[in-house]
Amino acid sequence: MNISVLGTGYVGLVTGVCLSEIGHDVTCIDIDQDKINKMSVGISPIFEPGLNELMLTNINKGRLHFTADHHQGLADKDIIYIAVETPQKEDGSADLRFIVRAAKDIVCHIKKDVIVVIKSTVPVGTNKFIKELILDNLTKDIKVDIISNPEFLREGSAINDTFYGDRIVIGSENESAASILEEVYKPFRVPVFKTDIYSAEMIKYASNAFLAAKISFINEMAHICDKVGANIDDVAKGMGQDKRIGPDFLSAGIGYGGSCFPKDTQALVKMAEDIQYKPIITKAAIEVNECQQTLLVEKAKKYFGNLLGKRLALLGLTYKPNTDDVRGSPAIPISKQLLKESAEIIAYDPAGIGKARTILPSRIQYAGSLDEALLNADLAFLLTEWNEVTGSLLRKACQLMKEPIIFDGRNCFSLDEVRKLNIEYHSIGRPPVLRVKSHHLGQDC
Ligand SMILES: NC(=O)c1ccc[n+]([C@@H]2O[C@H](COP(=O)([O-])OP(=O)(O)OC[C@H]3O[C@@H](n4cnc5c(N)ncnc54)[C@H](O)[C@@H]3O)[C@@H](O)[C@H]2O)c1
Ligand SMILES: O=c1ccn([C@@H]2O[C@H](COP(=O)(O)OP(=O)(O)O[C@H]3O[C@H](CO)[C@@H](O)[C@H](O)[C@H]3O)[C@@H](O)[C@H]2O)c(=O)[nH]1
Repeated sequence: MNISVLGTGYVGLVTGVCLSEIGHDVTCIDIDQDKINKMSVGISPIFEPGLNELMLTNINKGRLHFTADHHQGLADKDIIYIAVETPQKEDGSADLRFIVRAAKDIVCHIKKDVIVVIKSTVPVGTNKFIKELILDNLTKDIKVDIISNPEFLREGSAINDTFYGDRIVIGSENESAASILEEVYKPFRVPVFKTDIYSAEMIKYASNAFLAAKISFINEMAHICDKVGANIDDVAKGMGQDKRIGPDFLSAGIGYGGSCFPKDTQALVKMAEDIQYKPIITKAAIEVNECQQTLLVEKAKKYFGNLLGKRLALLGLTYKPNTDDVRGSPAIPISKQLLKESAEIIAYDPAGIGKARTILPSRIQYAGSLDEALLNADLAFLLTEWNEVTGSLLRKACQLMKEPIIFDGRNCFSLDEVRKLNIEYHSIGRPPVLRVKSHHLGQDC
């Protein structure tokens, strides 16, 4: 198949690269000429394990191309994917400006019958609206089918999620177009679920809202564990063994972030309110998450009295490990609140510093290594569970900090492990491990 993909963010680029890997001829189009220049020579603009290698292989095989020229990219394609951004507007709804622009690009440049596949996350009704917009503006006699094909990949494991996903959702109003897309995906051997367009659009929001609610639920349980002296990790393990509950997405911590859960839950709330329905559970999930994000600061304030002038190592800026994406990261509200408390922040992240500099407050200092961040720090906040950080943090905290005092927002270490090293350790929904001062113990960590 001759395919093009509009938008080369996480979704567009991963989709384009993976479709070329299974043998399709794919042209990725972006309005950002810098990105196109990089990708054309095999450099991925995003940090995603395995993506760069796969990109290079398929460029070299001659079946993956990049262009900023919409005419060159769109004119003679069988299938055009739309994978542009749908950011959050001030009222919480999804901003469809980029999708509308992409639809207009399609109108201007297509020359033959085409299937338009919308991968971007869009409110129910958007696919039909886009189809009408294209048909109303077309001056040539061209048949256009539209398919809602929401994306479920996670950053950091995007390639694996594409090749071994749980399902591919195809929402269409036309069985023959749906069958063509099913055929495109056949080499992935991922189960296909076909439905109508509205339901496909809704599946995406319902899935993200459910996962966000699952995280907020376990975080609510963590609050209760904190107060009653139970251990949330054991509680989650015990719950997760029930097949009806399942073990995934039960990690308590500083809440969910990223470019999807926060905006998609807000968009779902707005969508529901627009039809005069109050989405109680989704709203509660959002509220719990907002409180969760600043919990570590509250804990540290309680411990120190205040954070004035404290040197704080902020470890992990991305919203999860194995990505350089800082969009919606808990590091944003946490660093703002720490600065309000007049703490001195020295931040480290293995991949996210470049993007963090453009999003986080300017008063943050950045360290070139974990050691530099920890050196003479009064306390450390662990926000992202990067292996590079968790692998050596406990040892290095003992060697480099004024005193090893860690506030762990991701429950990365077992309490026994920390106890052995005599580290002051506060985590989420688990009893604190208190440090025995060296003159009492006769030894130090
Ligand atoms: N990031 C994820 O992990 C993820 C996963 C599933 C679904 N989604 C959804 O997929 C969509 C895309 O998300 P993303 O994170 O990949 O976006 P992104 O912001 O990383 O990238 C979007 C890209 O589209 C380009 N673009 C915008 N308008 C264009 C046009 N008219 N022509 C060509 N290029 C254009 C932009 O320059 C940008 O490079 C969103 O709706 C998002 O909610 C994202
Ligand atoms: O038990 C858990 C699991 C995740 N998280 C946090 O939740 C956020 C999102 O994590 P994850 O879902 O792994 O990453 P995303 O890349 O944001 O992927 C989500 O959002 C994408 C965009 O819509 C969807 O495609 C994916 O299916 C959906 O998992 C991160 O901040 C995680 O730290 C927790 O706090 N506890």
